[in-house]
Amino acid sequence: MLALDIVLERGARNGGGFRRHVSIRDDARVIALAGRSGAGKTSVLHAIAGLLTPCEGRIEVDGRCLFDSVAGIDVPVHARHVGYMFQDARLFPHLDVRGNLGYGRRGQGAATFGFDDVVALLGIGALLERRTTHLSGGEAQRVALGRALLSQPRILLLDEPLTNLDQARREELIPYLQRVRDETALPIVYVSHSADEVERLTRAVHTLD
Ligand SMILES: Nc1ncnc2c1ncn2[C@@H]1O[C@H](COP(=O)(O)OP(=O)(O)OP(=O)(O)O)[C@@H](O)[C@H]1O
Repeated sequence: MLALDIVLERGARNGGGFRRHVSIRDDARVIALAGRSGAGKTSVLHAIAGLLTPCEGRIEVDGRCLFDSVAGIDVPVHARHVGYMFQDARLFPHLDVRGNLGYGRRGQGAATFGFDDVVALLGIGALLERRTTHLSGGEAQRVALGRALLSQPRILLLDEPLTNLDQARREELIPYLQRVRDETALPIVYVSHSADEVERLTRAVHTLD
């Protein structure tokens, strides 16, 4: 599903900046990236999303080339159709849950992910009229995941979505992540520090050092 061979650079090189060669080739539909803090996990997600341009290399998702420095390919962010979920839900506080979900909606025609299906999948029907400030951390993350799905992504990038939750909220959210894994055909790249968390979602784990 993911074939990536890139050189990433952040910060000034002569100022001791970050430079790393990352190579991952895996046919699994759900791939986890593990590794110590600062290893470059988020940078890899940013490169897939088009938010960080590699110095050189190639990125292919599901047979679709997103970046190739030799061929001069650099698909713009909006055309990559990436659904991104962060550590914090980053919901809009001035909108209720329905408004936040609506914000992610894309396209008028036949959508892969319909509003009612996504609401049912994530169990957020009872929350639709709630203000986002009145949600628990786990509920907010489910809404954020719903918003990402309603943007009709072709890949989901999940950057430590459980990190800011306490253990009970993590246990609540994991089954929903498993449902998204099992009930959508989406490729998923999942970043996490926690081996236990990762094992519950995939066996395809790549550790960046
Ligand atoms: N905007 C930036 N400018 C300069 N350097 C950066 C920037 N963002 C990240 N870095 C550096 O790039 C390196 C990789 O960071 P990255 O966030 O990808 O690591 P990570 O493995 O995701 O870390 P964590 O687990 O702590 O989130 C780090 O050394 C970091 O300090």
